[in-house]
Amino acid sequence: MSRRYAVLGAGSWGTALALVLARNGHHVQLWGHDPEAIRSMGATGYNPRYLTEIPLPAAIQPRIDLPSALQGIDALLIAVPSSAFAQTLQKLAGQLPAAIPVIWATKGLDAASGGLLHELARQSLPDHPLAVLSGPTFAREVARGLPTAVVLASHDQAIAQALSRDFNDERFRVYTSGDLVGVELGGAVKNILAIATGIADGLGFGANTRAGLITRGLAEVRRLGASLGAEDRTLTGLAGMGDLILTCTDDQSRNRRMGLALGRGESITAAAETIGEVVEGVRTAGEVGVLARRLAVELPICQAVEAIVLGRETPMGAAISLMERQPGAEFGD
Ligand SMILES: NC(=O)C1=CN([C@@H]2O[C@H](COP(=O)(O)OP(=O)(O)OC[C@H]3O[C@@H](n4cnc5c(N)ncnc54)[C@H](OP(=O)(O)O)[C@@H]3O)[C@@H](O)[C@H]2O)C=CC1
Ligand SMILES: O=C(CO)COP(=O)(O)O
Repeated sequence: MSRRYAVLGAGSWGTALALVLARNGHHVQLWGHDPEAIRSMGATGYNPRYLTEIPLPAAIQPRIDLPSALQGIDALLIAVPSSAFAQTLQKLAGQLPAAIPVIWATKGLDAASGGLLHELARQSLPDHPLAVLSGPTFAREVARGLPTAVVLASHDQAIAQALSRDFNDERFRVYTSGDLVGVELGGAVKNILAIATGIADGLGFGANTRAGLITRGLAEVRRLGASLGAEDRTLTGLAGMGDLILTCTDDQSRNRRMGLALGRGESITAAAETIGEVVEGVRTAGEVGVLARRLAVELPICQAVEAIVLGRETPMGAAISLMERQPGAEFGD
């Protein structure tokens, strides 16, 4: 059944997911906050800044003003950076048709509270079914229709199944879950660990270091997940280990590229400018550091990245400190 979606956020990920929906026969009203970019999209049929080589089908209608993007919709997808998530929810207040399901594909924590995004969404949109979509998904590969698997989590399994059908096709495989905490946590923390492995590679360390960081990084995600009530198996699934492997090992990852630049001695500002797209892990590192101290959970790799991005430690100094820690039982935590 063809449905009408609004997609908020016309960057790489909003554009790629709009393409998936359009490919599946749905209508998409794609809203972005930059009127010039949206006008250009309407005039040329291409996104002028992101995935610029991918043609947009007629089923994707660019929208400059939010009320017209929300007109007549059956469901809403938010794909803005986490820094803009709270602000986007505020903009929706009083504008959303009743009971419209809201999905987000943002990876990160709330900029103001450091909390998980579903907590914020639940407060802002108490009367709407909520769901999060996450997993190992580079936008360009999704836009090109390369085989991809994701997870869509909602507390309401009927909603998760109905929404998963809108996105699922033979090139985009959507599994469902009821574990929002685990799915959101996996997607947020892997960005910090992608920076960590990028730093190690930028310093010239080898494959052993990378594999060690990924594995011990997963141990950190699971430890934090346990203290926040995530299901452990979620963190070994697509939104946890799957996304961790993807972003720690492939240079399409902007977080990994940030780490590579830091390891080579570049500044965050210079690297961010070169990358030119959102690098969520830089801010998430600080937020997860605060969370770890509050919950008294030991996250040495995440906290090493936090120290580096805050300028308190050099990449090499952090690497030496990590290697000098007293090792214990592998599963002693
Ligand atoms: N790209 C990917 O492969 C994937 C990304 N994600 C997640 O999706 C989220 C979005 O990332 P992505 O699309 O890649 O980022 P991009 O950097 O590609 O695009 C970000 C988009 O958000 C827009 N934006 C910035 N601030 C606001 C705001 N206040 N209100 C509305 N729009 C805003 C930007 O506009 P402008 O151009 O004007 O700055 C731009 O269009 C992130 O949390 C990311 O982790 C998840 C899975 C895959
Ligand atoms: O979340 C992503 C892939 O799943 C995209 O990763 P980056 O933001 O590091 O590019």
